Amino acid sequence: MHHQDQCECCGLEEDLALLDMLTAPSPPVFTGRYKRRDSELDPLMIAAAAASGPHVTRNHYAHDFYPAVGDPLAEGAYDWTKWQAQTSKDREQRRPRLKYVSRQAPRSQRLGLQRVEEKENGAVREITDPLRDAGNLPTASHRDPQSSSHAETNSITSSTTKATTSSVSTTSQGSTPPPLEVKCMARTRVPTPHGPVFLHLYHNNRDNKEHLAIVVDPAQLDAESPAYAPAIRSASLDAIWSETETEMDRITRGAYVGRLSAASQKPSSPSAAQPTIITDTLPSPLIRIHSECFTGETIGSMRCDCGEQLDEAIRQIAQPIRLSALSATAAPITIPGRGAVIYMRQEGRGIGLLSKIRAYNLQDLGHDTVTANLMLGHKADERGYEIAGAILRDLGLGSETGEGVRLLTNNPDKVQALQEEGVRIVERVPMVPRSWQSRRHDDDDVHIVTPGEEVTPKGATMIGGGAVYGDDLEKYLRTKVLRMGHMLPLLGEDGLLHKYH
Ligand SMILES: Nc1nc2c(ncn2[C@@H]2O[C@H](COP(=O)(O)OP(=O)(O)OP(=O)(O)O)[C@@H](O)[C@H]2O)c(=O)[nH]1
Repeated sequence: MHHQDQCECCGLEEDLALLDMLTAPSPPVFTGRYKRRDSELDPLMIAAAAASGPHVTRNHYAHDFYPAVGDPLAEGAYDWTKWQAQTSKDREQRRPRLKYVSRQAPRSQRLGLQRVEEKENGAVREITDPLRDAGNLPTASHRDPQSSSHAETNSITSSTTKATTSSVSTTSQGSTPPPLEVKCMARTRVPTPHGPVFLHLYHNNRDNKEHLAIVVDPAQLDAESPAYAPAIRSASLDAIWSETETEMDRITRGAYVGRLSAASQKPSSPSAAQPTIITDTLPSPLIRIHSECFTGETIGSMRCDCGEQLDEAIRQIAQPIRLSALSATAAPITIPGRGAVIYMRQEGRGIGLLSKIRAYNLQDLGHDTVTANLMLGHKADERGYEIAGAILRDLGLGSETGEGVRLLTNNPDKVQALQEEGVRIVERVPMVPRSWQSRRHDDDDVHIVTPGEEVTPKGATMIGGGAVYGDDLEKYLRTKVLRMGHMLPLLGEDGLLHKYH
């Protein structure tokens, strides 16, 4: 193309100058101004916008400019059944009015249908998609009472049924949440200062919290010895979850019996009831329903006794049980303690940590814990016990037909709420704060322990307690040093500390 063919709008002159500059043996000096090369209206963008159909914004999906396309009955829609060939004048008259038409219900209605107030923690739970993923749902066979021989005593099915009849709430819109289901997703052995426990992690279809059960039943670790009490096991964990599940899958999620080791890997079976030597003198398992308290349990807050209570509960449950002799000639038997702490994610009596922190500030201003909650627009206690009841049933605890439970609590509301959930409580066991246990009666004067005065606790609190130790910890620490490069001196077989870094 010659220079006389130059077209102003295409910027050909600049193109040629650029080409010359790049290819000429001695680059010419171009003194002109390079024009902006992109067009002000990008034709690609215009085409993309035109092709994208109904006008969509983040907040107005399912709204559109062309209601006749999506909804022939919408206001402004043109009735194409009456279409006739037309003049340009007709067309002008019949042009549909362009206006936004929403095919969504008002936001308040949509939220009402999809969500329901979470009773237990002020959170909002989804009804339409209550569980996080399909793998989280109990298997169909597990829900079917006919298909599980385990179902009669402690199956998830009975949990669901119970929850449906006893405490399913109805939303303000009149929709009913689905029957409560809980499922133990995994279990593992955890050594504690009070002995080994089995930590169970639960999912449920009511809230998005991972509630826990700390089961104390060390007799289970010794599958060979005779059992004097029924094992405390989760029915939903021991269930077969799918036909393709391998033994290793089951073992990995904790569905095994005995003690897991490199030499012992025995998957549990859903219906294998453990043979038990029945004795009339076996006390019911000791249970505590404990509510999460980050401040008391994790940073050792002395604003409450929650950390101490958690520790004390595990300590008490783990106390060995002395059974009277099975026959006149036999010696009495001592068996390991048994029971469970159901650890509910109901921080701050259900108001959540944020509100509890604010409540503490109000308490510093002189208000008590109840008033502080009320001042923040909360109830004094917003906890519910429906999920806790279902977890107990899944563990075979407190059922009408099986063993009742002894409940560690000072809270009468908790006793009543659990009974309403169908938990059979045969005894309430008080939780006396340790500092109160140390009060001494000097004649008739009550000596109240003052801050700083040494008291002798009956167990170590989680925070500030004695050192943790044991084979498991040793193994864990060595692996960290040898495999993960942790900067710790190791105690060698020669008894000397060896530095690896
Ligand atoms: N809102 C609020 N929650 C608190 C406060 N102190 C502790 N909590 C929460 O209270 C719960 C424990 O409640 P407790 O009253 O100790 O126990 P309880 O379950 O009512 O009764 P017991 O079974 O007798 O111990 C935990 O969730 C704590 O986070 C507080 O000052 N305000």
